[in-house]
Amino acid sequence: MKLALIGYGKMGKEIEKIAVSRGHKIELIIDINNQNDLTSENLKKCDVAIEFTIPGTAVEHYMMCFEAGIPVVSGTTGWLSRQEEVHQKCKETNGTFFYGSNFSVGVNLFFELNRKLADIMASHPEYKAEMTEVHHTHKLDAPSGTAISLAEDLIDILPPVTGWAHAGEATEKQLPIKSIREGEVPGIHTIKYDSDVDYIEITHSAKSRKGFALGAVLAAEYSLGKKGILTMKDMLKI
Ligand SMILES: NC(=O)C1=CN([C@@H]2O[C@H](COP(=O)(O)OP(=O)(O)OC[C@H]3O[C@@H](n4cnc5c(N)ncnc54)[C@H](OP(=O)(O)O)[C@@H]3O)[C@@H](O)[C@H]2O)C=CC1
Ligand SMILES: O=C(O)C1=N[C@H](C(=O)O)C[C@H](O)C1
Repeated sequence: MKLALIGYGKMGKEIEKIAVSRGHKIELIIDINNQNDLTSENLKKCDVAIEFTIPGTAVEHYMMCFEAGIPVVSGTTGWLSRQEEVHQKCKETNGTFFYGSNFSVGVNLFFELNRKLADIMASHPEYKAEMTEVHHTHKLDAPSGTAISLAEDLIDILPPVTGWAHAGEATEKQLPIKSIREGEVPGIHTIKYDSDVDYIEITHSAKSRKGFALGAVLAAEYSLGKKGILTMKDMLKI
């Protein structure tokens, strides 16, 4: 498969290694220094685009891929306020859009575990839920995209929780999310249920970016020949 890599930072470089090891060709690499090469003509030479850039620029890249008629797989976080617009454009252009707040298989199993534990805790309101996410100091967005995905499931399942907020700003009904930025941490997410007498917590810790990168390449392989909005849940059949 011929891939376009839009964004050639920490993730773009990790994805390149995995994609090449799986027999794919990197046809186009776009970074901040050669943005003028991101044209419909160049995108049309590729089978799928993988986009890992920054929140402020990701949506523009999705739109270009839809116009060029190639599937786009994106892991960029922090752009979800424009989700409706992106889905609408994908529909209008009969495009293919695969977004994952976290492409690691382990985190997607953890999403399942989070839902299952929440199902149990829903009938025990004496346990109050809270979340902590820890990432490297270069991260631009907080809370992380993964934390928001975990929080959305808790809001759906836990009766007393109606929304989320940054820790310290949360009301009684909001899930507090604490974001810690330190060193080069690839990503740690913890959900804790605290009561007066004890607590229960679950944690996912990424050891490196390899799991995210492999998931993104698997998502690109899955997207080829498909149309519409695709998710990790569809791909992993969980
Ligand atoms: N879904 C998932 O599984 C994962 C998601 N992420 C998310 O992916 C995104 C990228 O992460 P990461 O690779 O670590 O970040 P990096 O900062 O290492 O990489 C981002 C790259 O995008 C480049 N860039 C910025 N603006 C543009 C533009 N307009 N056109 C092309 N390239 C541009 C940057 O260039 P320059 O540095 O020169 O400015 C940089 O090389 C983040 O939103 C992060 O949260 C990260 C890991 C896993
Ligand atoms: O910026 C990162 O590094 C990561 N971002 C994603 C997120 O915001 O959840 C996924 C992963 O945690 C690493």
